Amino acid sequence: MSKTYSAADVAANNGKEAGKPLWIIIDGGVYNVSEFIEEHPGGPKILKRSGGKDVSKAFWKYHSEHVLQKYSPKLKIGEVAASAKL
Ligand code: HEM
Repeated sequence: MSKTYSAADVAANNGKEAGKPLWIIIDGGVYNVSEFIEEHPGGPKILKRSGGKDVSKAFWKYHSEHVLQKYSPKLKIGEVAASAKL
């Protein structure tokens, strides 16, 4: 199910607070990578540093479209509200 989140919602889920997930934004999509951190081929550290942020630029530097296509069904939880984009 696709939902709309504010940028503030995403920022609050930066993975740094116990019990809260780690969300990131790529091209307006919100991804919950909490369960993916340890599986990430690029390593967990870089994802932990990405929590709560729009990481589109960094994502496209290291990955191609097929990565997003492959993982979206598993990780994408919704979209960020356009008006709340920072
Ligand atoms: C939905 C989120 C993400 C997914 C599904 C994902 C997935 C992957 C996959 C599958 C690879 C292996 C290389 C490939 O197949 O292209 C990879 C490598 C990598 N990822 Fe990610 N990634 C995500 C987010 C990020 C973010 C936000 C960053 C940086 C801020 C990042 C940095 C890297 C780096 C540095 C590599 C290694 C590239 C290399 O070895 O040349 N990833 N990632």
